Amino acid sequence: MASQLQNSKICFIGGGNMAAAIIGGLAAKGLDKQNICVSEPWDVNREKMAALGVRTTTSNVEAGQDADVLILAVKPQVAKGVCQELGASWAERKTLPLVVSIAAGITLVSLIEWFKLSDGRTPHVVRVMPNTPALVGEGASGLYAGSDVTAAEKELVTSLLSSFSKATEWVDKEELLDVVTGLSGSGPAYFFAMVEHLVSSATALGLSEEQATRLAKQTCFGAGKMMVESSEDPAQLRRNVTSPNGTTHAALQSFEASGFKDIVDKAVKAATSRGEELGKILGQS
Ligand SMILES: NC(=O)C1=CN([C@@H]2O[C@H](COP(=O)(O)OP(=O)(O)OC[C@H]3O[C@@H](n4cnc5c(N)ncnc54)[C@H](OP(=O)(O)O)[C@@H]3O)[C@@H](O)[C@H]2O)C=CC1
Ligand SMILES: O=C(O)[C@@H]1CCC=N1
Repeated sequence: MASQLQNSKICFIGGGNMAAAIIGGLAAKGLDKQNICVSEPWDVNREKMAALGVRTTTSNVEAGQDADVLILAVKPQVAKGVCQELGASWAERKTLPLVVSIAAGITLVSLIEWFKLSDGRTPHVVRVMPNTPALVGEGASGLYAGSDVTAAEKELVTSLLSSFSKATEWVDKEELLDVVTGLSGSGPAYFFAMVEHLVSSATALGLSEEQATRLAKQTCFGAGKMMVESSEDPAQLRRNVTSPNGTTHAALQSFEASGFKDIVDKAVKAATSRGEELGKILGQS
C-alpha cells in the first residue's frame, strides 16, 4: 500500500454497511486502525465499528477535524446536512481534507456547494462508487474527480480503493458513475437474488434447502472465479457449458424466451436512472 495512504488519517462519516465493508478491506491490507476514525450516531453500528478496532465517535465534527481523507458514507438523503455541518467546522483549518463521497447519485456540484466554507474555500472531492464485496477484498469501484483534484490525490484515492477493490475504474464523465452504480454498485444484489431464486427453484424440485444453497453459492463463486481467471470471455465460457441440444441449452432458451436480456437491460437502466434522479432531487433540496 502506498506510504502516503499508510500515513493518512482517514475518517468515515457514517458507519453502516459500506463503511464496514471498506474498513474490513483496509484492515486486511494492514492499514493502521488507529488512523481510522468513524462517526456513527447509532450505538449498534458504532459498537460494530469499535469491534473492528477503529476509533469511534458520535460527532462528525470531531471525526473530521484532523482527517486527511474524509469518506462520506451516509445515505444520500442525509448528505447535505452532514456536508454543511463539516464545512462550517473547518473555518480554522489551513488545509482541507480530501473528500471521497460514496453517496449514490449526489453530484460533485452539490457536494462542493454543500461543503463550501464561509470564506469561499471548498475541499477537493472525488466521487466513488464501490460495492460490498469490498469486505472480502473483492470490490469493484468506479471513480470520478473534477479538474481541481490533483494527480497525487487521484493516486492516493486509487491506492485507497485498490486496497479493497480488484477493479478500480476511473470514468471520464460524471454521469457514467450512475451507470457504474447500476452495474457494479448494486450488482452484488443481482447475484444474491439470482442465488435466492436458484435455491427456491431447486428446493421446489426436491433438493433440500441446505444442499441447494451450498450448490448454488459454490456455482456462483466458481463461475465468478472462472470469469476473472480465465483468458476466455464470458460468452465463450457460457458456450463451453452448453452442449448441443443439452440441458444448458434448454435452460438458456427458456431464459431468452422469458426476455432475459430485456429483464437485465431494464434493471440496469432502472438503477442508473434512480441514481440520476437521487442526484437531481437531493441536489435541489
Ligand atoms: N450498500 C451498498 O452496497 C452501497 C452503498 N453505497 C452508498 O454508500 C452510502 C452508505 O450506504 P450504506 O452503508 O449501505 O448505508 P447504511 O445505512 O448502512 O450506513 C449509513 C450510516 O450512516 C449513519 N448516519 C445517519 N445519519 C448520520 C449523520 N448525520 N452523521 C453520521 N452518520 C449518520 C446511519 O445511522 P442510522 O442507521 O442511525 O441512520 C448508518 O449507520 C450511501 O450513500 C449509498 O448510496 C455505495 C455503494 C454500495
Ligand atoms: O441501493 C443503493 O442505493 C446503494 C447504491 C449502490 C448499492 N447500494
